[in-house]
Amino acid sequence: MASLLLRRKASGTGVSRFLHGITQPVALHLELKSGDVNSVSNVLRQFSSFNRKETFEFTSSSSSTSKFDFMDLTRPHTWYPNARRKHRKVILHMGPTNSGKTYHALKRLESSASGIYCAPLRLLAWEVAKRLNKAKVTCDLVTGQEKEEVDGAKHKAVTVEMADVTSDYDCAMLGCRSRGFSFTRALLGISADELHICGDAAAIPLIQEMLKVTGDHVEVQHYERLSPLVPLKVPLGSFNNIRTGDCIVSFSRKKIYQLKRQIENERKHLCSVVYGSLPPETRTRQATMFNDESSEFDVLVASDAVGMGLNLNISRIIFSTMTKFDGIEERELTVPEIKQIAGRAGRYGSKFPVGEVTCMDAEYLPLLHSSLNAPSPTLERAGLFPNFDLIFTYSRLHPKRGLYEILEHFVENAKLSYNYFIADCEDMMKVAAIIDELPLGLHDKYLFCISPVDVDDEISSQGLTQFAENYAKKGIVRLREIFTPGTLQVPKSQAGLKEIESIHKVLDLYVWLSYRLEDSFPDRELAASQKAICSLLIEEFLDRFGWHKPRASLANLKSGSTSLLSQRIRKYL
Ligand SMILES: Nc1ncnc2c1ncn2[C@@H]1O[C@H](COP(=O)(O)OP(=O)(O)OP(=O)(O)O)[C@@H](O)[C@H]1O
Ligand SMILES: [Mg+2]
Repeated sequence: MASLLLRRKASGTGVSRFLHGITQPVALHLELKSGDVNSVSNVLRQFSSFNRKETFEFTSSSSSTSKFDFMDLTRPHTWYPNARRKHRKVILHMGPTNSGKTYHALKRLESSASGIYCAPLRLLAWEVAKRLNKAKVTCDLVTGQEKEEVDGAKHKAVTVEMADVTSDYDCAMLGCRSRGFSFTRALLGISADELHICGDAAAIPLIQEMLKVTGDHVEVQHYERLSPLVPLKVPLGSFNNIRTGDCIVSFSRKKIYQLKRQIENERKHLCSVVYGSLPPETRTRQATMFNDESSEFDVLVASDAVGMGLNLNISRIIFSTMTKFDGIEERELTVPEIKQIAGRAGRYGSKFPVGEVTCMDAEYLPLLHSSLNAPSPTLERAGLFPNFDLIFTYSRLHPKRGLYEILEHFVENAKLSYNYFIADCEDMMKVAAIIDELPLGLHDKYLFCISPVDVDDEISSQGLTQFAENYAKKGIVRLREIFTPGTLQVPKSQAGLKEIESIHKVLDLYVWLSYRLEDSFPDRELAASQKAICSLLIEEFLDRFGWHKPRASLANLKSGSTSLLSQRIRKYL
């Protein structure tokens, strides 16, 4: 490997220009004054990405190393020199749900020469990619688990954690429903002439504050709800009062299926279901069936996954409860959560232009009414987390520390400015505790930690452990070692359904890893086809075990749908 020495007692910008000119792997030696270490390290972080695998380290002839404070995360805007070279025009589209924020921002994205849409959810990235391509604006789709490239595309629809902070765009769009570290990275780091952010007015002061230091020009466009949302004075009472277009909201998977059964027992309606752990493809198809007037599924039973920007033809939202288990305790829903979910009723331009909202039981009505009238509390802080390069550099100085210990050190000691909090990395730390036992490099360990494993799901966690162990042992992980294709079946019970949802998660994880460790996870296609089969089997379960309207006899439906199912499955074999 060539070795280059840069004697540059200068700023990060100079170093950045110099690095752009290097096309081959080099061992780069920079001589710096200790005072420049901070700004130059920010530039180096930018250059060191997963794909390029460059890394950097700090050594020092004097005491300058100790002057670089790894725990100082108070200037995250300086981590993104590309974005900082631009003076971006940032437009905040702020208003309640169903007020046309996304519509207007998307129009702008569509008409720009190049653009990137960053979605909080895969479903929304799919929706926008589909919409732009349909409008003849060629658009790539990039999520952790998909890469669909379209010839000549100058637009991309991505999930927010995949937001590209190294390319330049004319226009970028970002939703601010979550304020995790991926949101912060995209907000500070996307290099676009125009950046459109959609969200609730409660986020305005925080975003303005975060962008005070970037030199960007920020303007706010306020929106009003396009169609009325009427809070009802009476609760639903009985399932007999359910009507076409209703959406009943519940927060536990078990309760969702119980409600579906209770409603279908009235023999008047069929229910689609939407909840977080359903495969996204299944969620989309369930939502499509509900939206489709010619389908028999005219009622929706959903978790808060329904609140995430999907355009559904909902006439009335009915809260079955106003409390939710948040992983630690059963708590009351917050004002923004209530507004977000209630706001799904009566989408502008849909079959039900006037939305209604109520609860199953009268006891919850006062909370519903007061929350809909209350302003959302102003957001004060956004999430931040050290990126891999900072963690790596720190680990070089503390080689005995495992990833768990390093993460813990950052969580406990990071210095942040007042408008940031250190993002919750409890799940990452759970994985780190397992992975630290394996003979893997830090980059690999980090990758497993940020993978989309569901640590609360036993099968999903076991899948991750097995993938990591096999990878550490043999360097290659064949899907067949942990999974035998051809064994998947239509679940026969709720427990079977849950299991197949978990298997889907493991396969999804394999696909995710295959995009990052391509040579070591070579069975992406097999995993993707098995994933598709899982979602078909789940849908078959939902279809077979629900109530069927009399005109299609159960026997017909069963045999008809089975042959249809085998045809659909054959497509993937
Ligand atoms: N000017 C318009 N002309 C036609 N349709 C519109 C217009 N503005 C909004 N819509 C439609 O109204 C519906 C709601 O708009 P949109 O999705 O932009 O709302 P939003 O404010 O982003 O809501 P949320 O906060 O729930 O995501 C969409 O179906 C959208 O296509
Ligand atoms: Mg929207």
